[in-house]
Amino acid sequence: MTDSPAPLVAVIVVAAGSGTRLGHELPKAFVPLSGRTLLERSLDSVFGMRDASQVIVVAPEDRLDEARAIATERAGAAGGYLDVVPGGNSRQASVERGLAVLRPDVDTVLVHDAARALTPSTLCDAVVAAVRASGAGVVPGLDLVDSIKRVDPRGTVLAGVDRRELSAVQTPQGFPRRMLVAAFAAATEELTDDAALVTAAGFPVSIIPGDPLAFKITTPWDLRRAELLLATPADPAGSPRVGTGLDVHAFDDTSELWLAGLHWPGERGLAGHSDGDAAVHAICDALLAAAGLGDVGGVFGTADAALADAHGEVFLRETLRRVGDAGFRVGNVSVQVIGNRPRLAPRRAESEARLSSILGAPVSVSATTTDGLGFTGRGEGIAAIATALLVPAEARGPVLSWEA
Ligand SMILES: Nc1ccn([C@@H]2O[C@H](COP(=O)(O)OP(=O)(O)OP(=O)(O)O)[C@@H](O)[C@H]2O)c(=O)n1
Ligand SMILES: C[C@](O)(CO)[C@H](O)COP(=O)(O)O
Repeated sequence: MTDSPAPLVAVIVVAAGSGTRLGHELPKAFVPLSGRTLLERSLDSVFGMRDASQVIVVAPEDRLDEARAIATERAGAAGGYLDVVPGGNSRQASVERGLAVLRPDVDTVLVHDAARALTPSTLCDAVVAAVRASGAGVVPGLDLVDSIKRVDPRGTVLAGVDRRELSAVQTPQGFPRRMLVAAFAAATEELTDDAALVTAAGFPVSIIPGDPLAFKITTPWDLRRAELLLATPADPAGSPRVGTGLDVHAFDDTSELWLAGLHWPGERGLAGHSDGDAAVHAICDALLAAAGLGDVGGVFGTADAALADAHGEVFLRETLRRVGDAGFRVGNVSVQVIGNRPRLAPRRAESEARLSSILGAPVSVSATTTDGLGFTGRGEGIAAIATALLVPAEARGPVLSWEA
């Protein structure tokens, strides 16, 4: 008799809200935060978990393709199952849409707000562990630090509230599947979170320590706060940021060689969806890493028809734009090509001039062999490693108000 498969964890990421209180032209999950959308960042938290076997993204009906592209790219090499479904006209309705596609072998379900874009993966893992240990619902919560008053419709303060009996709850909220499904089936009203439905159905829910980084981005001030958490310190000098990048391409004798921004007639080409310029891709990875914007695969994908056979300049200019949008300019870049051929020395100055003119900053190009060792030494391909230094484009003054 074959062992039954281990029960799985599903995470429903609710991202179908309009973001009325944020007041942005885009639906909130698609609003950029330091160069990457809230949805991208919230999915990084989920795909960074130890045990998220099914991820269900609940997105606006008119942005399903965009949500699917983001989720697929953030999933990267992570295994598991990915579903993208249209949301409903309330958070609760959207969660219900997610519950409808749970896989049969899921026994633990987390529900997470895409709006809590900076949530650490460790908090998600802690919720899973606590649900599994307790067999009950689990919600991360923070102690209240302000005094809480009960007020009447005119704003008159009534009795105080003992804040020691309260918790500011966050997401992901985790539950045994049967409890959550039963609670939604028994729901008779719209409640603001999943724990409320589960307790209303008579099931136990406990609080575990939350994380201040798991705050919900609701208002423009919340978005500004998140930007500041991600940005370099707001002081006149600013803080430089360093990134590294590595890229490898196998030789492809059916194509021409483009490397370090130059065409190399008569040399063996490199395989790849683009022109395979490993040096330029390593530079882009280093720039994106320094700006905290992910990597070339995440930004450009590996199958975009618009980038078929695209040359390095296309990648460099888009990367430069994103780095600029994130508030940085390039300090300098260094890239080293590793391979038996071509010999870069005769054209080093040409390559450096070419790359520097595109990035508007000094680029140094060097090359080495591995003395016959490894795939490059066997003449199977070329590798490149790059380091990039970014500096804040301009110092940011202190935040004086929450207007965006
Ligand atoms: N119909 C809805 C409403 C909300 N959400 C999601 O539920 C989370 C928490 O909701 P909230 O922060 O209130 O988001 P919005 O409803 O978009 O914001 P607002 O209330 O300001 O319109 C968000 O990730 C949001 O995308 C959803 O999936 N479907
Ligand atoms: C689910 C939640 O994030 C827990 O604090 C919160 O209830 C969502 O409230 P919203 O008004 O839908 O943002």
